[in-house]
Amino acid sequence: MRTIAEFEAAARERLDPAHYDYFAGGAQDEITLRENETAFQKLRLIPRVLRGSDKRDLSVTLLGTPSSMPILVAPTAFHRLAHPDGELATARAAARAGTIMIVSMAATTAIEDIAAAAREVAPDPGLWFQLYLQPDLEFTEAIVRRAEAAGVKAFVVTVDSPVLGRRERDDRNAFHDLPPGLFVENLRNIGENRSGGNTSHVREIVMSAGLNWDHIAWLRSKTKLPVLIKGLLHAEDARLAVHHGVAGIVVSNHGGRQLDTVPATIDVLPEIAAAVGGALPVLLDGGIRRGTDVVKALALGADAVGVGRPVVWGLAAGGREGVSETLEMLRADFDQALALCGGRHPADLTPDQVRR
Ligand SMILES: Cc1cc2nc3c(=O)[nH]c(=O)nc-3n(C[C@H](O)[C@H](O)[C@H](O)COP(=O)(O)O)c2cc1C
Ligand SMILES: CCCCC(=O)C(=O)O
Repeated sequence: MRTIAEFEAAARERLDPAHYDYFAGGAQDEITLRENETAFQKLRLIPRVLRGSDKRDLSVTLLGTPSSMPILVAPTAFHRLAHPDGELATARAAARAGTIMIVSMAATTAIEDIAAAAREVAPDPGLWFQLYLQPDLEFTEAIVRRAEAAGVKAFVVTVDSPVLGRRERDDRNAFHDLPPGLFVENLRNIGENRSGGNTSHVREIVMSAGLNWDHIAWLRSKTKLPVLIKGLLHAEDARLAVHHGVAGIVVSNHGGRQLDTVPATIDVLPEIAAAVGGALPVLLDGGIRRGTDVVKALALGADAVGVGRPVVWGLAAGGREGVSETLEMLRADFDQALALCGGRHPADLTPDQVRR
């Protein structure tokens, strides 16, 4: 396999069409879904010359978690829909690659098992945990305690989903439940399960339109781990994130799956990076398919990027080996693009190297 697009084609051949549509699709007319990729394609790079190095160092440290490259595994739900080994395969591949995996709260494997699989491969794997804060805060706190006990190093609160986006492919396919035997495992076995034990419903996780900054303060009071927020697009929200003491932000439109017609993440990154002014790490996801996309995001102010669908395609196409190949392909592609831009380290990339 040579490109993410080839992995996607291989995944599509193997997947149930309704499951492929769930992974691939976006909200409504999928305008944002497409724009996440085309916005990168419209940007032009201006390389610097005569200042590179035979040896590049791609490593970064994000909120105390080292990563061998500034390319992380974004949280995506339901990996066992993509491959029987599910999140175990993804976690082993991410640990092998030495990169951070942000485990979805909607994983089809329990966080304890994911952490154990990662530890088989690396003694101290970089696992972060994504949270949808549930209106029942006691229930939410139980999930937080469980993830902490499993050894995660940060929490990533997704804030772009006050309600779930309308994915018309899922409506068309009537995809609303996981197949028999698959469950949202991180919501199971938490005391008496308040959701009534049926965690196989795709919409089982409660989206809370009533969340506000007080809930973020609440979470910060409940954990010593860094708390990031994921899914902001407005510079004023980035300023508020700094004001409210969050540890980091992820500029994200949820891969075009929430509010359709929001801009591509790369197009709002410069204003958000300016608003944050280096006060905290800025991550970005959405549409990263090539090393040049990574270079553009870092040059415009991101400290690292996340990849969602590319990991799912690798997983569906080849399980753990497929995810490893995907991550190594992205690493090599980024390394080459960095070299061609005259950089030795991710931090060498600067905004003047990107032109609209
Ligand atoms: C199939 C799928 C499931 C996702 N599940 C979650 C999730 O459970 N939690 C979350 O915060 N984001 C979720 N996302 C959003 C991703 O974290 C990320 O923002 C997005 O996939 C990035 O875009 P990309 O797929 O173009 O790389 C999901 C995305 C996809 C495609
Ligand atoms: C209720 C699970 C939501 C998973 C998700 O975030 C997505 O499909 O984008």
